[in-house]
This record gives sequence, C-alpha cells and structure tokens, in this order.
Amino acid sequence: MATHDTLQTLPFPPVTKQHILNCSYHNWHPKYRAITPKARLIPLPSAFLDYLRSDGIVLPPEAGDEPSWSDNDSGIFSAADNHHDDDDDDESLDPSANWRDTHEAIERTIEELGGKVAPKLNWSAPKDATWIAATNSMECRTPNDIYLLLKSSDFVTHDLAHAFDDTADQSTAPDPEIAYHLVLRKWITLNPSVEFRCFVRNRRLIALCQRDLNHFDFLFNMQDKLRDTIQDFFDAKLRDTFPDANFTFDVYTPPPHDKVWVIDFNPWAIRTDPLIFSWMELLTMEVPIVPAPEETTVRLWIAEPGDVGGQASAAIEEAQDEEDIDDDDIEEIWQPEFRLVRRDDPEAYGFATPQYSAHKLPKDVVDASRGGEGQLREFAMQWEQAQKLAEQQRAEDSEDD
Ligand SMILES: Nc1ncnc2c1ncn2[C@@H]1O[C@H](COP(=O)(O)OP(=O)(O)OP(=O)(O)O)[C@@H](O)[C@H]1O
Ligand SMILES: [Mg+2]
Repeated sequence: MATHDTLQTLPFPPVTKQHILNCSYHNWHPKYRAITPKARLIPLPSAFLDYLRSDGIVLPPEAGDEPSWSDNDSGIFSAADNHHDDDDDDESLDPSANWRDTHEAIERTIEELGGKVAPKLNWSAPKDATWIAATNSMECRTPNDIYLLLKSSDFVTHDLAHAFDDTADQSTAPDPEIAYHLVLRKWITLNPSVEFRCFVRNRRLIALCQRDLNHFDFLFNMQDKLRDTIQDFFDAKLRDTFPDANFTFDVYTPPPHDKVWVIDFNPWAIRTDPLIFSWMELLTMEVPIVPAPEETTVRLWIAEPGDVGGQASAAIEEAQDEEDIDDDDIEEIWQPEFRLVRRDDPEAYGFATPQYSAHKLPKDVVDASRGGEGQLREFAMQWEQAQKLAEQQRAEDSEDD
C-alpha cells in the first residue's frame, strides 16, 4: 500500500491558483507580445460563457444559410434549421442574440487577422475537437467554425469548469474571478517538427523536447544549434521576467531556426503533459548548482584579470585557455537535456502514448484516425448514428418495461 502511495505522488511543489492564472494567455500576453505570433484577445461576457457551457451545439445562422444545410443526423444544427419546425413559430433562436457584440468582434478580428485564425481560451486550444471541423484542423474562417470547435472540446470545457482543480489552495482561498478571453491567433502553417516544449525549474532551463511525437531525422543534426538558440532566448527574454520560478513554455523555431517564438506557457503541474519526459524525471533530475551569472563573471574575472567588463561566456572562453582552471569550475558546460524522438522509439509509432492520453478514445476511433481524415470523419458520423440508435433502443426498451 505504502509503495503504491509513494509511486502515485510526484514531488511537485504546491501548485497555487496564482500559478494557474500566470499561465493564462491574457495574463502573460501583454508582456510577451513582441515574441509571440500575432494574436488578438476578445473578452468574453457571461452570456457567451453560458452558451459555451450549454449542452448541444446550436450555431448562429450564417448569411446564405440554407434552412436545412444539415439533416440534423449529426446533432449539430444551425438556428436557421428551426424555421422548419412545425411547432416553432418564432425566429429568436439565434444563440448569438445575447452576445451580438462578441460575435461581431470575432467576425472583425478574423478579418483583421487575414481571414484565418487558430482559436483558444485562456489556457487550452481545442486540439481534441479538430475531427469535427470541415478542415480537420484548428483553422477557422468564420465565427461558427470557432464555436463548433470550442463547444466540441473537452480541453476547452476544462478551462471553463476545472481551471483550479487540484490546486493546493483549493479549500483555503475562494476561486478568483477568471477574466475569460477568446484568443484568436493569426493562422500560420506551422511545421510541427520544430515546436518544442521547454521545462524550467528554479529559473533554470533543465530540459526540452519535441512537441510532435514523430521521428524527424534532420533534427539530430540541428540539435546543438537549437538548444543554444532556445537557451539564449530563455536567458534573455523569460528567465527573469516570468512571475514563477517553475513553469513550462512552448516555442516555435521556424527555418532558419535562429528566431524563437513563444506559443504558450503551462504550469509546473501534473496537468501539463511532459511529453517524452516523465514528471518524475523532471522533478528529480540532477542539476548542478551554478552561481548567479554575475558571480560567475566575478569568479572568472579573478582568474583572468584582463576581462573586467566581459560577459560570463566570453570570460569562460578565455578562462578555458588557462590550464590551471579545472573543468569542474566551468559548470556552464552543463546543458539542459534536449530529448528527440529516435527512429525506433515507441513514441515515433504512436503506440505507447496516444496523443491525448488523458482523454482516451475507444480503440475503434484510434484505428479510424490512423486511416486518415476521411475515414475518421466517416467513423465519427457512424459513431453518432450508432449512439443515436442505442439511445432510441434504450428509450424503446424502457417504454416496453
Ligand atoms: N497561430 C497558429 N496558427 C496555426 N496553428 C497554431 C498557431 N498557434 C498554435 N498553433 C498550433 O496549435 C497547437 C496548440 O496550441 P497551444 O500550445 O496554444 O495549445 P494548448 O491547448 O495550450 O496545448 P497544451 O495543452 O499542450 O498546452 C500548437 O502546438 C501549434 O501546432
Ligand atoms: Mg498550453
């Protein structure tokens, strides 16, 4: 029993509601705007949040909507469909009637961002719902594309209902009011091979890894350069400015891989996916204690008096030429572990770690997803149909009783 308990408890420092809030897009974005791909934030009124939280997916009518664009087998319908209902003679079923300003702001913002956006709420993007979108991705061109994704996503629901779950001050402090925002990011065709997740413990970048769990051969040749680039970026832009000492951040380093963009921050908490690391590794990884950069300069300056105003790194290079400097003194040689998916890693085949493992799908769904997007959508429709039939059957069965 005790062993079991020990294994289940990861030695996380307490995660507070403030830690969670610090990773909310609307909290960090103003500070890091210049190093983030173009995004706009739309504050969400409670009427819109009620719409997101409500059951069922009713979309506002769109200009040019045919009254029956859908046969409703999908369970998703546009308010325009309601005009066909015999017992429904009012046309006030447009769900956006209560949040028209928001709807219009979304429309305008999509246009301002060039017509295509990737949406998310304060913390989560609807990555788990792309199967329901016509594009099979998070690319949205209309407000309805956005509503459909947001309403179909368990990740978004988590933001709306469980943001402070498992926080240490859960019972001692009342939940702070969350200023919910819709984040619209200008759509960019990202190359997933150069997206990385970076882990920061005690303001030290200790580890980084791919976000996409496929094997990319070319990354192995670029590994050192990428590590240096991301390390320099972290030192210059994030290390001393992020409010917490422990956090994770996601970056994108498009070719020629000399510039780094921040995509997101996540809390140093079990809810954040450690990808090809395990949290136990990250929490217990041994990291040499280094003096603060100023101290390093001073110490090495003593070894090399000529370098009064030099940067620590320059000083180290010079100091390395001095034979009497022991290698152990140059802790800067220590590097964060940069883990890539090797050709023969189980991750590369997607067997060991289903992509969103916290939200496991039935095996049939996973199999269908391997068959490509057409097969998945087909499967989704059959699945809905089967669910409906089963429900009908249950209703009939219970009437029979
Ligand atoms: N501007 C953009 N255009 C297109 N795709 C994007 C854009 N920004 C992000 N993405 C894609 O969306 C993915 C998810 O974005 P993001 O990291 O913000 O989601 P998240 O919900 O915070 O994920 P996680 O739960 O892993 O922290 C990114 O990995 C990236 O591939
Ligand atoms: Mg995130």
